[in-house]
Amino acid sequence: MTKLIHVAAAAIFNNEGQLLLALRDESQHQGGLWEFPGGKVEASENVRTALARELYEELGIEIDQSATHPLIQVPFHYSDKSVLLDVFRVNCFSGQPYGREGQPLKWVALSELDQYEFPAANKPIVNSLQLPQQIAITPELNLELNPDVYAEYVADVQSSGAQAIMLRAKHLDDPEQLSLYAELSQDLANQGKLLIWNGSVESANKVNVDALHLSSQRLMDLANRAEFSGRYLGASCHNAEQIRKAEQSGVDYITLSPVQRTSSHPDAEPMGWEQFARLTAKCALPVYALGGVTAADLTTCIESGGQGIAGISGFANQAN
Ligand SMILES: Nc1nc2c([nH]c(=O)n2[C@@H]2O[C@H](COP(=O)(O)OP(=O)(O)OP(=O)(O)O)[C@@H](O)[C@H]2O)c(=O)[nH]1
Ligand SMILES: [Mg+2]
Repeated sequence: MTKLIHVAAAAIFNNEGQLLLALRDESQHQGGLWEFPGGKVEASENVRTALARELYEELGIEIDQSATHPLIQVPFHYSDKSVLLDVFRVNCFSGQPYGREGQPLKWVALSELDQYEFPAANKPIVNSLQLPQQIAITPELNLELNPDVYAEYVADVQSSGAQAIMLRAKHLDDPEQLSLYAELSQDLANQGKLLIWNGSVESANKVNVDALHLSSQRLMDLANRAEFSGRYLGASCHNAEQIRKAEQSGVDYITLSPVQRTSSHPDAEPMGWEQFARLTAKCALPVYALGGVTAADLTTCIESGGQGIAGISGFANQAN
């Protein structure tokens, strides 16, 4: 196995919620592309110490470690070297950043990130930054198609912290589910929230669904990411084999379950947070913890390397 070069990098936010990018010099590896500031972790150096040192050396800022949180770890193999990008979200720092090595800097809004060219390893980092931390999955709300019941649910779970809703309504047929999707998505998009449809690539592409979630079975049948034309493609995973398949086919995020025991799947043996952390550390994609988790588990999830939490009951309890 190729040895991974451990790199500490930072998504640094200012008070306006903008993010700091730096332009890599043409002479550097992946030169001419934008990066998240940071650099190599030295032998026997702790990753957070390395991050603080690199950000001081490159930008002249000192970071507040208590406002610095793990974002994502991305192992990536370039043709000439392999890196493990260990990325942190830095919400507080002192000093005014400037390019101490002459590199141009730029503060950008999260929604503008797609306009910048990054090294290939950075794709999951951009996804992680743009994806929300909490996804509420709809329970089977009623047996008949009734958009008002769903609209009410959507309003309720948003007030309980969900920044994205996954429409999962297996009791309805695809045309019914997609008419619900069309009804709810515009409203949510206007509020800057995401609606994800849990369904098939084939049906989603017909009506230009923007965010699609695949069951683990559908993931295993997927040839590659390009089959889906929308912005986000996610998938349910329960083990290392499915995670590998998700990475190989290039999906944008996964859910990993069950983390804890859950009433919707009472017989499924939960993996617990330690196993969640072990599997997530090996995964180059944003990973949502699913199964018996609630907003109270968000910090544990983030510290375990997760993107955030997804669930039915964790949000529905408060919505009822
Ligand atoms: N800092 C940083 N490095 C990245 C990013 N994406 C990415 O693939 N890398 C790769 O990670 C590796 C290490 O980064 P670096 O060149 O900043 O290391 P460094 O600051 O210690 O630089 P030096 O070796 O010139 O002293 C490089 O091969 C670089 O191409 C990113 O967003 N930020
Ligand atoms: Mg650097």
